[in-house]
Amino acid sequence: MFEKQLLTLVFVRKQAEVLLGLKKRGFGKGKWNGFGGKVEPSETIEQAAKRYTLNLKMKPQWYPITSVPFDKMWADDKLWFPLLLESKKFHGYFKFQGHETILDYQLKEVSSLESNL
Ligand SMILES: COc1nc(N)nc2c1ncn2[C@H]1C[C@H](O)[C@@H](COP(=O)(O)OP(=O)(O)OP(=O)(O)O)O1
Repeated sequence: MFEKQLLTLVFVRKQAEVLLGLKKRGFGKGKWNGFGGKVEPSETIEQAAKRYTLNLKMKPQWYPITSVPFDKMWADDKLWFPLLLESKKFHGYFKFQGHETILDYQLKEVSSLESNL
């Protein structure tokens, strides 16, 4: 029913600020997010992450980490963002109804990104 996709999502942090981008098209249009997108078959995850982050197609803006606009971001972000800010590794599963409502989720801090949720 659903096809798995490999996507990147990069958050650039400068001391107490984080750089977000306003998605102007496609999936998540109108939401603030990190920078990323689909990993092409010909590239590594790192290459895709750099490509999207350096390209800045999205409108970029720095936000203080104490004023991240969660009400204008994906609903899952506020759940895992604190872990990200603490440089923790985590696995997450979020089941959405439409683009705004989380029906079910699992979020687990892990010691290695190789382990399973
Ligand atoms: C639903 O949960 C999500 N939360 C957050 N914060 N970010 C998400 C979520 N689901 C997907 N994303 C991210 C992952 C990617 O960075 C983008 C989606 O990228 P997209 O599918 O638009 O990739 P592109 O290659 O840019 O696609 P097109 O070129 O075809 O527009 O969202």
